[in-house]
Amino acid sequence: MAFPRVQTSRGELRIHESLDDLSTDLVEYISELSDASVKERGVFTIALSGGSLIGLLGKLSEAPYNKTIDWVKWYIFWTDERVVAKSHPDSNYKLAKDGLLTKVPVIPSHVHSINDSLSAEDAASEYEFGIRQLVKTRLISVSDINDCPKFDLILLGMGPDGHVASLFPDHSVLGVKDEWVTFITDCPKPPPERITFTLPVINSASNVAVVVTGGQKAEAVRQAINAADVGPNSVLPARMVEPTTGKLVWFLDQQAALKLDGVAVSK
Ligand SMILES: O=C(O)[C@H](O)[C@@H](O)[C@H](O)[C@H](O)COP(=O)(O)O
Repeated sequence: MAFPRVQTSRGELRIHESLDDLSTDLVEYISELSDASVKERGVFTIALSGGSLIGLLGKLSEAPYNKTIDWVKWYIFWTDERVVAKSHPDSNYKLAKDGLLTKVPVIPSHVHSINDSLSAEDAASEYEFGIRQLVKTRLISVSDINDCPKFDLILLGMGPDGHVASLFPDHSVLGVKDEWVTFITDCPKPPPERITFTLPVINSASNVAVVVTGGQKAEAVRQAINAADVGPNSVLPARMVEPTTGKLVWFLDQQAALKLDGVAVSK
């Protein structure tokens, strides 16, 4: 089934009538990127986020994808992680493990989660060090215009305040340019301690998909996507997601898209 796509200056919009349609389109998109990347580079490097996104990936563990995706070529990372034990209900790793990773034949050593025995600061620097080793061997590609890793796909959710990963509005973390992975200890959304990819890493990816559902996020979606009345100095984190050479796609449901100007919501 082909779903409608709208090209805008802020990337491609895919607006869906139901969560089921959104999830069907999202997993097909991921499967196509995985195929293309495995064909071109022999691997697929994907960074996950937490939140409702993971539930929308559930169809990846069902037919046909459980059998058609080349799971052993997947290398899995997190755009952000809560600094809690991996068995803690707040852990983004646990969420993905329970919701997807234990249901598909990924190779455990390809799953790059944080070291949960460290402080936020040390976990961030160790996570960055691990990524640097994989960039050195080119398992993770490198950006053509800076030294940043170029993940094949970064998946982001967005909060009603416009945060993505653990990049929150008005937080100094938005200005971090010289690190790939950084940490915060005062996250406005609990738990307070997080590690997160920085904006330069997100914006160096080959593909970035932002998945947003629900009417309580409609205003942030409007500010993140509609240019006219927001202005260039907006610091809404989701608006700062602007892949330099990569492709940006927004997966929205109708409620989240409700305040977008000039975009017909397909019925
Ligand atoms: O660790 C986190 O808190 C998440 O990575 C976060 O960035 C999430 O993606 C958004 O808060 C959206 O979450 P929902 O989709 O559940 O609203």
